[in-house]
Amino acid sequence: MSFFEKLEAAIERNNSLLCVGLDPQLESLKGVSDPAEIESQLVAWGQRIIEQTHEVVCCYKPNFAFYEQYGLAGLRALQRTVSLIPEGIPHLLDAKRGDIGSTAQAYANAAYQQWHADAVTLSPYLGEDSIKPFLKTEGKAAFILCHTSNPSAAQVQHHGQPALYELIAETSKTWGGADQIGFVVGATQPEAMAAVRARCPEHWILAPGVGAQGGDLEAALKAGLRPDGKGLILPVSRGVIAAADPRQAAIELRDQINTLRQQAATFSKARSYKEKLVASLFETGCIKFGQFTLASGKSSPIYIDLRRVISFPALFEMVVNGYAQLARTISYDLLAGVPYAALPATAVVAARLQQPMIYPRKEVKQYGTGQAIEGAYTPGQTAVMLEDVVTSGGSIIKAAETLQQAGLQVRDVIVLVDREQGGREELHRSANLTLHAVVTIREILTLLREQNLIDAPTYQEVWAYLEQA
Ligand SMILES: O=P(O)(O)OC[C@H]1O[C@H](OP(=O)(O)OP(=O)(O)O)[C@H](O)[C@@H]1O
Ligand SMILES: O=C(O)c1cc(=O)[nH]c(=O)[nH]1
Repeated sequence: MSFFEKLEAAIERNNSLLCVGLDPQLESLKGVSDPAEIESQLVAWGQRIIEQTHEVVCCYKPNFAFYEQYGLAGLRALQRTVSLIPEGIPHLLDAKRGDIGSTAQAYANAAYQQWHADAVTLSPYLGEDSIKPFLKTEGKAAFILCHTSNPSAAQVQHHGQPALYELIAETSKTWGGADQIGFVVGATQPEAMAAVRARCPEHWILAPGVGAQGGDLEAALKAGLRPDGKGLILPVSRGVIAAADPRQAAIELRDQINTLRQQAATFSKARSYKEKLVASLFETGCIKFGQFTLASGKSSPIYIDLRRVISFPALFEMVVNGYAQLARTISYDLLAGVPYAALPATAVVAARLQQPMIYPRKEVKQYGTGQAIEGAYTPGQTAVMLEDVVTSGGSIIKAAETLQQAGLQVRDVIVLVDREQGGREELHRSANLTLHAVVTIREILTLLREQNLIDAPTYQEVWAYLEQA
């Protein structure tokens, strides 16, 4: 069984993303020099932790240094301890190795043949050839240090543009499949976690830093969990091994993780939808950067042109789904599209939800029926408006007036993009309308940046414009 197969099976069996770090630092060994005594105490310690927690964890992560510090006795104890890990639980050796090819091969031999690891943590500093030897053995996995949880991590890992840790994620994911490569991203850095997750939606992330290092578990889960509720391994060492009752401590941590996991998976599903939506809007030219004049007369360095969406069926489908999902949360009699940009999507949403549609015209024709509103309706009915973008809110307010003059009630508006430039407040203030947005402009900017689709100066320029607009 490969590392990831074992891991998935253990996650299912024990309903747990908790990984216990085996980091022995034994008070009782202070001043002890007899190797036999050291070895026997270390093994007894590991055995106790494993016996107490093996039904609660998805993985064990012995840290090589904590055993190595006890010399040969420590290394013998490590070998005996890992043999006590039950067959169905993977063993991820935290060794943070990294060296030139032939030496890396020797390290890989040690990790797999001496320490019987299923996976190992590695430093990417020496590049691909320092990692490859660890991937040659079938079923083994390498966790690449990407953004670590220590206080000085940013000194090096935030260097450059994109930041070094982003470059590492982007580059090292090409060194093997998602069934071979994972990443180490500290739970203390939710922004870095989100950036790595955006670049590597499938990969497993080992997220140290929960517990003694003060990582925010909820933020880490929200940023790093995949929509399927997996994709994160949460190693905790001191929080379990230093507890008076390690089993109880592990159960409490596992349950705490699982409570937050449910919410985080829902959040992650929404984020993954937004990531795909935003990437597709950008790639199809529906999000543009430059100098634009808006309907309100304002100028803007960003323009969302949703009139193009109809030419890209997969994107059109995503847009329709976004509107439909919000429409399902509102009660109404009619869907009213605001002309013109929102009309095609409104028509498809209406057909999808099997709801009647109308639309107020921008200008009344001097021929034909001369209607201000097209479609069938009865005064007194409630219409929910669908619009593409809101900036000042002027277009929506005008359309709402036309509907209201015909005796319709309007309380809610759904937009694909809220540009967060006062429209929401204006709609509420002057027309008592509640705005529901599929995505906001700041979310768009953040997701574009996280996915490396725009550079930092563009992101900063547009963000600054929004702050003063
Ligand atoms: O909140 P506001 O400040 O009113 O700005 C947003 C409106 O501006 C655009 O409409 P535009 O007048 O370009 O019309 P179109 O949909 O007919 O293309 C956009 O489609 C919104 O309707
Ligand atoms: O305010 C506008 O006119 C406007 C902004 C935007 O981003 N996209 C659009 O179609 N209109």
